[in-house]
Amino acid sequence: MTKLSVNINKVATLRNARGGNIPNVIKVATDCENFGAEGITVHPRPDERHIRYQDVRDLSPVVTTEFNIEGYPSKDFLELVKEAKPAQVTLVPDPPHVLTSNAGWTVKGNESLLEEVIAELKSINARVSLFMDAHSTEFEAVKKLGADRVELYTEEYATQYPKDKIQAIAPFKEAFKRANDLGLGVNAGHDLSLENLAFLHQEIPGILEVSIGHALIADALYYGLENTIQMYKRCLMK
Ligand SMILES: CC(=O)[C@@H](O)[C@H](O)COP(=O)(O)O
Ligand SMILES: NCC(=O)COP(=O)(O)O
Repeated sequence: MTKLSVNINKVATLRNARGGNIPNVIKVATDCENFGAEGITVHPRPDERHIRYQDVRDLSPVVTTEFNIEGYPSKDFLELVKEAKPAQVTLVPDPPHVLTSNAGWTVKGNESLLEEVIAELKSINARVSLFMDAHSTEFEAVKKLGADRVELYTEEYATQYPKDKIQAIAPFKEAFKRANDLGLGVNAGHDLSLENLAFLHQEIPGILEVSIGHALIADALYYGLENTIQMYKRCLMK
């Protein structure tokens, strides 16, 4: 069964816009879980443009499903994660000022960093996932580093989907098989939406978790948060 982890970065974007605490990020996370989310994902960036480090500390004791913290393994990020002790950490190679995540890891040249960080995260019993491009030829290296999962970076799928969904899904089906054959679990995320999620699930039902934020929160403006979460979950039931 593919789990839905709701990324609440954009709830924090709205909250920060006015400097107060509306919407309350902690309450939204709890409500998302009550509405059916099977995980909460956050991506605290160095500039704290949306999720703040304090949000992560405040969320840690209240998230009752799976808490997934994404980010680049800087010293500050690792200290925060060791405080929060989430179920899963998704390592993303984002430079500090990137607009949004826009690439998967290149393991070559990052082996010692990743090996050290993965060992450190395993020591706090976190499941470790690496954000990877579907075309990556480094899944075996990811496995050797001790990671548990890869998260397939699905922007390319979302962009291609409206043009040719069969062509869009092909590299992701192939990547799923390569990763799965190595014993790596497979997550997926970035730009997934009500438009493209059902086909992704239909074609790759073995994906363990999708983390979805931007489109889901935008959809909630029209359909309401509870209804939207249920709409996304129905895409994962067929
Ligand atoms: C890693 C990834 O693709 C997303 O989870 C990322 O967290 C999106 O970040 P923004 O919400 O800052 O665009
Ligand atoms: N890992 C993907 C994620 O958490 C959310 O990405 P997006 O849906 O905001 O593009």
